[in-house]
Amino acid sequence: MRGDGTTPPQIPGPPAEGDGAAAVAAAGGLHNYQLRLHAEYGPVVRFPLPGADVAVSVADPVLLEATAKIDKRPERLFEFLAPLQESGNLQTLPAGEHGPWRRVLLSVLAGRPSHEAHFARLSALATELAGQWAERAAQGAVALQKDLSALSLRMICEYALGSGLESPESAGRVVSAFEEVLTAYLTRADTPDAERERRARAEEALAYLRASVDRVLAAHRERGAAERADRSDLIAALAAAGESTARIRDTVLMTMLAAHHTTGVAISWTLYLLARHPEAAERVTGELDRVLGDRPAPGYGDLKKLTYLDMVLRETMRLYPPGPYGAREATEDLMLGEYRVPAGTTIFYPFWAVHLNPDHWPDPHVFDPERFTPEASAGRPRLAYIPFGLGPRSCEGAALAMVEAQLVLAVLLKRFRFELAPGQTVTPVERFVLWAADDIHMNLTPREP
Ligand code: HEM
Repeated sequence: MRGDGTTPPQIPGPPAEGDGAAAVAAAGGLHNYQLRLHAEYGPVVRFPLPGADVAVSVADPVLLEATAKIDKRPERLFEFLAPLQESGNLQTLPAGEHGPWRRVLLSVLAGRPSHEAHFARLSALATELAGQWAERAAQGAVALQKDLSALSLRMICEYALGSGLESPESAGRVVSAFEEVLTAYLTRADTPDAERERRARAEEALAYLRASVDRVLAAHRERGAAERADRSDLIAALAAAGESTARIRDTVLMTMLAAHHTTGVAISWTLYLLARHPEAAERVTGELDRVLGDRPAPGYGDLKKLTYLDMVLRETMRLYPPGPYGAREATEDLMLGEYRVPAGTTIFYPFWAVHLNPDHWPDPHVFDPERFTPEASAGRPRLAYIPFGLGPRSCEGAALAMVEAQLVLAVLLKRFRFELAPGQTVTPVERFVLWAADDIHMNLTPREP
């Protein structure tokens, strides 16, 4: 009941038909479905979400504030990740366990000293890819998502396991084992025999990954307390905080999973939008030439001077958020404007639809990096732009992702001019992250002799 004695109105939404999968498919995917629902029913919509019975979607950044402290994700929606973890599903850990774990991750992943400590190695990896592309460019187009996701995986592997791996070859083996695990866990084989083989391969690769983390951890323990306190080292920080060996193994795997396709597609979509907006591309390269001069790669301190590149990256993640959705479970009754949402309700976060809300983003489908000048940003509600989610379950890797993406973009755009290979159709699809269905193929020409 409201204070004035009237009952809060029912949250509007479509009639429930089945588990909602057919309606999503008919709309051409969850994002289109969300856009349609919010256009028809307003900023708060009740709808049948496959895997969650009924969920409430919130596309208004001011109303989202009422949910921003929730520290719980709905278990059913994330249980597909459980088989990858030994110490409990990290995506749905109870708040009391999640809080201390998050603080350790942030102390390493969000810390400037840690970014600086790893920067030279990350830069070397980006430069290595640029070198490979320079050799390959003459033979035809390069596939951005494939190569940039692989680069992001190498980078996070370096960050999480880094100096602990004996050799670059073992880093390569960790990367390929991880890819094996992912392919095997997130796809299904056609026949029972192929399915058994797929499972066996996945388990072998997973065992190899876990053993690699164990080796790195054992080496840390041998080296003693001084190094264990190193604030730039994820495994050392987790061990120093008293996390169990199984939890450390799970964290490394989960970090690799959360970090690589997301960062890879963020960079790919940015290059795609720049290829479609040559005037913005020219402004970026002008800025790079001014800040870097003849140097092929930025130093860590240069990144904050690349302000236009930063605006372009942010605008890209508004139009193509790599992680387009999130979810929470209400832990107590809450009010979303005039609607009452009971405890236990699944709250769906349509990050992508929030980024296209015309009340806060005029001409929302137009690419315009100027939206991210300090003046333009100042007038906008805090949660109008949420590519890394919100609240106590938001992305712990956000700061690192920005550093990696800016670094890679700077190295590639300083070196090459990018042109979309003719004859392709670039179609966004929601598959765990926001992909281009058939990758994005680009012809490269060197900018400098
Ligand atoms: C452009 C790149 C990235 C994007 C767009 C992105 C986006 C996201 C989003 C939307 C979430 C869910 C947030 C929520 O539910 O509110 C998330 C979670 C997470 N991300 Fe990222 N991410 C990126 C890169 C990274 C990197 C580089 C790392 C690690 C080094 C990382 C680690 C994580 C972790 C551990 C979580 C789970 C958070 C939790 O449950 O506490 N992400 N990310």
